Amino acid sequence: MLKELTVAGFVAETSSDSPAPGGGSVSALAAAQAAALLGMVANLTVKSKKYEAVHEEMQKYAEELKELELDFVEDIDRDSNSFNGVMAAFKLPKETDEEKAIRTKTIQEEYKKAANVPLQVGLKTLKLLDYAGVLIEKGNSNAITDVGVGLLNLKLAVRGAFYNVKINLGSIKDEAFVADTKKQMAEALEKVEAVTAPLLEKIEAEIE
Ligand SMILES: Nc1nc(=O)c2c([nH]1)NC[C@@H]1CN(c3ccc(C(=O)N[C@@H](CCC(=O)O)C(=O)O)cc3)C=[N+]21
Repeated sequence: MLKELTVAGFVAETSSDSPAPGGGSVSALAAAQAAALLGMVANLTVKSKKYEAVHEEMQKYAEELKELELDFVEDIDRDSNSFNGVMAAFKLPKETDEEKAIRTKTIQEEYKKAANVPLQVGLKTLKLLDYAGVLIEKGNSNAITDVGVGLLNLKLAVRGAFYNVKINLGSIKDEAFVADTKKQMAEALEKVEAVTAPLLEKIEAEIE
């Protein structure tokens, strides 16, 4: 499992000529890193006496963010497994008409799965947006840049996951599925931009 690798091992596995992990898993890793950095800031706020007034609130955020972090770590493998499913489907036999029909149907099903996994990663990543805003307002101000790096990872996670959705949509013949998926992505991307831009501006102004 990719999630069990060391950091060096994961990076080396990425650069190797093996098909996975690719951009989809790396986007899921970015989502996990975003959740982890936001969780870290919540934990640093809990630890500091200066922020005693928000300890309870921050403890709750830390726990919720930990759940999201662990789920995104699972998505690293879910994504690679889903794209491996597409590649396995292409290798199915195609001698007889029956084999051809099964292969075509399986390829379509596997492409839908390989589109759905990064679609869900991108959509789930939006759950992190509210935490980032609150952490900038009320969190440990020593760690403001950690919220910033979290936000950059968040943006990468959504856009990168959606790149993978989009390239897979190009092979999917179910037009209703394609249209519905594109609509969900467009709405999500708009929200991410609208929320992250002012937050990053604020952080960048603080450290100027
Ligand atoms: N959910 C999702 N996650 C992805 O990571 C993802 C994706 N969807 N959709 C498409 C892109 C592209 N990508 C490739 C990975 C390996 C080869 C690869 O190994 N290709 C070999 C063939 C390998 C074989 O046939 O066994 C070749 O081109 O020679 C190609 C492309 C992953 N992506």
